[in-house]
Amino acid sequence: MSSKTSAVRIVNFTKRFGSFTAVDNLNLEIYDREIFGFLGPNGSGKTTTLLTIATVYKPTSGDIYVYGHSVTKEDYEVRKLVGIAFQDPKALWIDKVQDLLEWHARVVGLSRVEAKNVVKEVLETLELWDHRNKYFYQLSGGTRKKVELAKVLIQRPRLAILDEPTAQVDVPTKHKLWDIIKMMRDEGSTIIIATNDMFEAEKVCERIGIIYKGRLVTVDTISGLKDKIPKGDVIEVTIEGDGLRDRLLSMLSEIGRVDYSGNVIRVFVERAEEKALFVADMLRSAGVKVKSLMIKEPTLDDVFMYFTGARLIESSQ
Ligand SMILES: Nc1ncnc2c1ncn2[C@@H]1O[C@H](COP(=O)(O)OP(=O)(O)OP(=O)(O)O)[C@@H](O)[C@H]1O
Repeated sequence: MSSKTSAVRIVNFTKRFGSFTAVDNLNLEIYDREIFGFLGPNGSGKTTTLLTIATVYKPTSGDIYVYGHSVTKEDYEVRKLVGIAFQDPKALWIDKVQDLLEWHARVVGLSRVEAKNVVKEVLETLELWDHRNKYFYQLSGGTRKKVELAKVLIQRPRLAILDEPTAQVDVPTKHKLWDIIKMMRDEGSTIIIATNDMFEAEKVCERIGIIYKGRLVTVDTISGLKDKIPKGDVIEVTIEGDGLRDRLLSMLSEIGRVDYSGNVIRVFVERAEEKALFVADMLRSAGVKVKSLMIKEPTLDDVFMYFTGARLIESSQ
């Protein structure tokens, strides 16, 4: 039995829209003060699950318990515990950033003075200070996402739900936001993130549930997921040119599963250190010039491929 405290317990959760099943019999436990990620391509059911945890949708069947409170029977109690940053931030066209956030701070219970102070602090933390007097409609997509995250940062909910929190945000800012998300957890929040970005999942999440076509395919820590792939080491070879494709594919597939893209060949094996030289020799004897050869861990995309037969990157486009 686990000694970890449960933050969210999802039991036989199914959500249908008409005859379409968006989430199919999901069972999952998310622990107090962990950063949990739902990783899956567009349309896999992540947002539907998050919105149901946040009591925006009702389950078609099954139930979800947030710190013991049922989303179907105690939605008012659940709402007191949850803060959500939506996938598509929306605001009235008249809203200026600072006014919008101060209003939000008042709604989540801060006094007028507290609201002013906290909003100022959060605007500075998220480097939004220069945008404070802009109207929401004037902001770029990435800045809107930051304003959406600011709401949760102001609220500091027991359970923070972040739907693709860094989509449309530039890479240096992504890193800053990931640090802020970790800080929120360190300061007491449980975090659930939905993402189709495997780098984001790897950078911030402690455990990941891979979700595909409405089904939870597997759940584990990042290293646990990678260990689930048999023959999970990767020999990655960059060659000159991309000729001899068929010949190389058939030669190397005797050693392990082969991915061949552009001039990069990836061979999945067990004990890569022992096989790397063998692969190099094989290529050389076939007259192929090897530019580099590296032994790598599988990526989360490899894990996704192993469990679903599809590429996360391609499925998300
Ligand atoms: N309100 C709705 N009515 C009908 N179908 C819906 C509704 N909301 C979601 N769906 C469908 O349910 C499926 C899952 O959608 P969902 O938004 O949960 O996926 P997602 O994994 O969050 O993907 P994305 O990253 O694109 O938001 C999709 O096929 C979507 O079209």
